Amino acid sequence: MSRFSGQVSNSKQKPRTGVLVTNLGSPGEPTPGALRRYLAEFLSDPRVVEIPRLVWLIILHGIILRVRPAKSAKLYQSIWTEQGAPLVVITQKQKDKIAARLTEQYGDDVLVDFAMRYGKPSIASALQKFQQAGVDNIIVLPLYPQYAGPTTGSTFDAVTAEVKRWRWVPSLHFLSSYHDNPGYIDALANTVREHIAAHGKPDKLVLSYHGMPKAFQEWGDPYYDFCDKTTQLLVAELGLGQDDYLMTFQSRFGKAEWLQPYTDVTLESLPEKGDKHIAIMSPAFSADCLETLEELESENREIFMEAGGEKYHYIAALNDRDDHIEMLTGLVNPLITKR
Ligand SMILES: C=CC1=C(C)c2cc3[nH]c(cc4nc(cc5[nH]c(cc1n2)c(C)c5CCC(=O)O)C(CCC(=O)O)=C4C)c(C)c3C=C
Ligand SMILES: [Fe+2]
Ligand SMILES: [Fe+2]
Repeated sequence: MSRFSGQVSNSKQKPRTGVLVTNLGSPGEPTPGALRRYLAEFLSDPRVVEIPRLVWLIILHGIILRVRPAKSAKLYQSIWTEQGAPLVVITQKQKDKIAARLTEQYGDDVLVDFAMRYGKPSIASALQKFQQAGVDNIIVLPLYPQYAGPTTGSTFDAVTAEVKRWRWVPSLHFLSSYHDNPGYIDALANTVREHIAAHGKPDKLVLSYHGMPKAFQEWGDPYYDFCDKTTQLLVAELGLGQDDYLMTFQSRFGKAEWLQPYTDVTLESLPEKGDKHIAIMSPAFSADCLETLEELESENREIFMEAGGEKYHYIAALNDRDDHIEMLTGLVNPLITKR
């Protein structure tokens, strides 16, 4: 038995492109047991937590995985849908819509699938399906607009861990970041314009990105700069002035310093400065998930209102909006092998 896997008939099949869209992943169900498995996989990833291995594994298994699963399960229960975890359900819809557009153009020369970095469906299983279908050109599109080591970098690790076992390594395109793509900025701007048309102009538009340990930035991770670039392009597109918006970072984890300013601390301080009507959005999430539906919609709303805020509106992620799907399809289209 060889250590490399392959399809004997591959070389005689019609050449095909496989497009794989990925996101972070969610637990299989909103229970403490499922959360323990999910968090164990996620938080054992050395791209996500960079504490010396042995020390971290003792903290993770000795403390975090005993306490956090029950707490997180409750949060997931509050956002769970009949179809499952919102992040997975929305990613599947995005995949279906991208597939519909590409199939119209390329027929069965293109296969489109989706996978999750943690949990199911796994990146390895989706790539194996491509291998079995005789795909000779693979395009991986992680649905994180701003590259970060813990997300996009980790997705690359999972892709290469699978493909390095293949006898025949196909052409491989990895889309690393689209934080400054004009179609992405336009789609974000459209959601803000639609929001303002329905609810009026807020005192502040808060752009709340998922956080990351500050040390990662100091060690060379471009995530902060890419978030800043997205912010600058978006506010320019909207014609906003310095006093009209704020860029903040949410979802802190652990005791170390994360990127600042923190979303919750900022929201608490706004009403006393006279900013009582805010609209908040998170350009770092291509799909609504726990961090938006629970943390932004619920937790942070409560913080703002309790501090004296009057109007708090969450602007949904781009999800499966047409302008978003159009932009994502446009990212992969030039990389498809034309025959
Ligand atoms: C522990 C460190 C973490 C880093 C670094 C981190 C970076 C990071 N994450 C996202 C996107 C998502 N994160 C989500 C959930 C989530 N993130 C962390 C921790 C880190 N993230 C945890 C522990 C969790 C799980 C939730 C919990 O138990 O509280 C999600 C949502 C998943 C879902 O199922 O809905 C997303 C999406 C980015 C973009 C990022 C960038 C630096
Ligand atoms: Fe996260
Ligand atoms: Fe969170």
